[in-house]
Amino acid sequence: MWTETDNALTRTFRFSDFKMAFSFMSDVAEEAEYQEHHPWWSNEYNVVSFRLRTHDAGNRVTDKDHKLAAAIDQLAADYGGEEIAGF
Ligand SMILES: C[C@H](O)[C@H](O)[C@H]1CNC2=NC(N)=NC(=O)C2=N1
Repeated sequence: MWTETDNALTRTFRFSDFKMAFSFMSDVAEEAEYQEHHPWWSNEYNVVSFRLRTHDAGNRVTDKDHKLAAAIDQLAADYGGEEIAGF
């Protein structure tokens, strides 16, 4: 599940390989544009980490972050992503 750490929702996923991770990221990018809400994220090979917070609300967690997190979870499942211990 997502954990709230330092005023952000955080979660890390591992995929089967880099291509799957990057395809997942491409779909997340499209969803972020659609929601007009964008993640801080990092990627190393098949691992993608997220930190979600709302800049317009003073860099704290809002419903917009929870909405994007739900979409990320669905996309991660679509790409066979598994949660791993992140930050
Ligand atoms: C105009 C544009 O939609 C806004 O600046 C959006 C862009 N993406 C965003 N992403 C995040 N994480 N927080 C915001 O407040 C935010 N604002």
